[in-house]
Amino acid sequence: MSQPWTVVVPVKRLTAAKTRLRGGMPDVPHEELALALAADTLEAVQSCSEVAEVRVVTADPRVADTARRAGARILPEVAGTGLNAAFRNGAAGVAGWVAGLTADLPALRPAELAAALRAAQADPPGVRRFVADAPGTGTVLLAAPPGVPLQPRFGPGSAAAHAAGGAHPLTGDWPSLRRDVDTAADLAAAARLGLGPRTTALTVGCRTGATRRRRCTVLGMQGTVATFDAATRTGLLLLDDGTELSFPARAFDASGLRLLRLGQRVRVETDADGDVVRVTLPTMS
Ligand SMILES: Nc1nc2c(ncn2[C@@H]2O[C@H](COP(=O)(O)OP(=O)(O)OP(=O)(O)O)[C@@H](O)[C@H]2O)c(=O)[nH]1
Ligand SMILES: C=C(OP(=O)(O)O)C(=O)O
Repeated sequence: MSQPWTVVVPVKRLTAAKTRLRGGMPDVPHEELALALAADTLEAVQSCSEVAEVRVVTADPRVADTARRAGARILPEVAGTGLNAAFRNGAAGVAGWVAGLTADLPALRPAELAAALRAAQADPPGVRRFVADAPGTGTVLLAAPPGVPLQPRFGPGSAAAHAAGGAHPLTGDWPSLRRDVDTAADLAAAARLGLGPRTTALTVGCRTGATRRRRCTVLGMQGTVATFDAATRTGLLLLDDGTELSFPARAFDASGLRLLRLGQRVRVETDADGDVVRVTLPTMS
């Protein structure tokens, strides 16, 4: 371990959390999903070699219970003060290196977090650093050296706000750290990286036998047809988030369509592993 970190993770009340994701997984109760995202994030942080203390700021008793079991220290939230106040209160009194991390990183790998935290301790000294999310507009991690206030400006456009406030962006290749989950398409992207155990258990769901498992549909993901081979009934989709996704013949067969045109707009249904199970037209139910 280089110099140890305290990581502050605010988690919103489950009843109010992840509103953009609501309805994205119709088979899964929303609050359970929001809790699983936070639980997997916290487990990864707790397993990170660079982290000495995890502080969770929350007003939610279930989140607090889960976080406590994961080994975190719980700090109560001052009602109605919001996300940046939660970060500030969580970081208060930390004498050493402190980082604020969002709690919606269910694919987070401890080694990627460790690499980012080590990078944040590089020269020049005294500088705050941040890691932008995958789209580049938001922030997943904000880090401050000893004696420097965190000065969080999380919220829409926070990457630019943190840069404007003097923090330096970290440019490492940490896909699981940058993959925050706000929408169903984000969850599908996180599933392609590999979800943590709580989110996997929820989204893979009840096994009904040794080999069968419930198919979980991630709704809302759309893209266009990049290639389609009518002979094999397979092809490649370009999703709206910029990623490419190939689909097998069975996903085309499940659509009931006879043909797909290049550039055609489609809706994509994946299972919890991120495999395409159905390609349909956006207008089809
Ligand atoms: N303690 C606390 N955490 C918050 C608050 N607002 C957001 N968070 C957490 O901050 C992280 C990033 O916030 P968002 O991505 O906007 O999450 P969200 O507010 O649950 O989602 P939306 O309702 O879709 O905006 C998430 O892990 C939230 O749990 C807040 O008021 N208090
Ligand atoms: C709060 C933030 O998250 P999001 O943009 O994912 O809502 C942020 O990026 O600062």
